[in-house]
Amino acid sequence: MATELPVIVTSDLETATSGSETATPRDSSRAAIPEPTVRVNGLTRTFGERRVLDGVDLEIRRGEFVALLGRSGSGKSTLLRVLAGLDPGAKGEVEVEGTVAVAFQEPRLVPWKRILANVALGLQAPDPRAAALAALEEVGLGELHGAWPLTLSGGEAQRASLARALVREPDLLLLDEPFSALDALTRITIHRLVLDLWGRHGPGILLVTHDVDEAMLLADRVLVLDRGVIAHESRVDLPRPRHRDHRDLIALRSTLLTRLGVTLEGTT
Ligand SMILES: Nc1ncnc2c1ncn2[C@@H]1O[C@H](COP(=O)(O)OP(=O)(O)OP(=O)(O)O)[C@@H](O)[C@H]1O
Repeated sequence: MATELPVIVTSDLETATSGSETATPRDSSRAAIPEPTVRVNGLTRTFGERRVLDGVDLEIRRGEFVALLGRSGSGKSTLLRVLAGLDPGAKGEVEVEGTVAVAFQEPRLVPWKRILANVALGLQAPDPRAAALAALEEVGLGELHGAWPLTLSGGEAQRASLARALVREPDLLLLDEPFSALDALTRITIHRLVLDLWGRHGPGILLVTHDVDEAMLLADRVLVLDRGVIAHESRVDLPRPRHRDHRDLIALRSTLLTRLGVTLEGTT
């Protein structure tokens, strides 16, 4: 009889030799493990006296969806900026293979260009406008291609931002809290859209978020950045779409909140 393997594997990486509950992912029969798109070793970043990143080691495999949690000011955006090639002041080994695209918390659309022109901006493609239109249709904004950015709702602007990132067919998509300003219903819709786009385009994704549920519902692995290092990792091997009330996710939520320093006593 086959032994059931755990669907969630949790490791405190500061005590990696003893902290790992198990090291066997459920789908251990998975064929070849894809090569890393991101390989980071001993990454440090200091601002003045403050060492924000203090020897970060990180790998993201091709097509893997990774979420990064951490307290405010723990250095999540700093790490993402390094991976995006936007921070020349960092030290350590950083290898990122292929094309990188970033979507930020605020959609950063150019206000004096229409949506189609925003998505096509700087695009190296035989027909940038046709590619941009196809990307807008993919995120459900085809009809709004002629609109001005300031006339879009928050959710629509965020979809446009995703279209602009994905039209570049990135190997690595960096998402810096792109859903945090959206209302709860729009956020659920965009989560589905992101999973759908991820399934179709297959980039590696690093999602920086404050939202533990968002991380658990979307990612293959959830990391916690603490005191300048990746201090915790949980591998979530549950099929999607996931339900937040799943027994294993309830346990994981509690583990992650504790790891983030949130006290659960007195909460319901
Ligand atoms: N260019 C900079 N100059 C000086 N300090 C900086 C700079 N960029 C970031 N920092 C500092 O580094 C620390 C980490 O910032 P970062 O934005 O990476 O944190 P974060 O985890 O993304 O926070 P939050 O969740 O609040 O967005 C903060 O204390 C911030 O003030």
